[in-house]
Amino acid sequence: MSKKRIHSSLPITAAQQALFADVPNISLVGLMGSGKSTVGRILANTLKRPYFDSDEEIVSRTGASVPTIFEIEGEAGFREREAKMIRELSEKQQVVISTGGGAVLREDNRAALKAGGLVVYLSTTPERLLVRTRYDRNRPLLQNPDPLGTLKKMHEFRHPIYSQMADIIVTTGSGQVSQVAMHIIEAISKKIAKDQGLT
Ligand SMILES: Nc1ncnc2c1ncn2[C@@H]1O[C@H](COP(=O)(O)OP(=O)(O)O)[C@@H](O)[C@H]1O
Ligand SMILES: O=C(O)C1=C[C@@H](OP(=O)(O)O)[C@@H](O)[C@H](O)C1
Ligand SMILES: [Mg+2]
Repeated sequence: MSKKRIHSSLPITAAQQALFADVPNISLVGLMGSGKSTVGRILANTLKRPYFDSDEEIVSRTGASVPTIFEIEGEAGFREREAKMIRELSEKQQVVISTGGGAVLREDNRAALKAGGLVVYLSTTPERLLVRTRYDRNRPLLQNPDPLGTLKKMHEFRHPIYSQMADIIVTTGSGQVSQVAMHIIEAISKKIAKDQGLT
């Protein structure tokens, strides 16, 4: 049976929708389990924008899962595919992009995402990330005896990188994914108003 997809979108006003008319790409970055893939889809549906998940694009084009690519080509091989994908997706216009958590490790990826539009960092604690990812076998970097230790190290290393490149930082807690999508919309709306000198 094929995996069920959530295509939910949130009710936003026409005025709010209109605010986004000139907003370029919106790219989501953050650690594994931060909600990039889930929230990105809701955000795109709500804003009526095309949606791309870099991992999903790599998987559909290679016909192999992320763990299989890691197994056959190693992490280095996956990162090469990821860099090509990030470059391609960043060149699109007014789309929502969910990146893989490690995409920000390369300067060229960071530059491409920044040049394409706004970058939103979904931030949360390693403990919460573990709860969200612990039964998912699709993340090869967490298939070891101490996934919390791995997430803590990744958080320590990557949090400054995500924070530094982000236009907007949204901290996610016990709320629902739809609330996270709404926070992003509100935060971007505020930023637009501020940039236009309206506030
Ligand atoms: N803010 C949140 N609240 C509750 N569950 C969440 C939240 N963000 C993500 N999740 C859940 O965590 C899991 C991993 O989310 P996912 O979107 O795949 O993260 P990412 O793409 O950043 O690795 C999914 O089951 C998702 O529903
Ligand atoms: O953080 C990482 O290095 C990775 C994150 C994964 O994507 P998600 O962040 O969507 O889980 C996926 O790209 C791969 O397993 C490597
Ligand atoms: Mg994802």
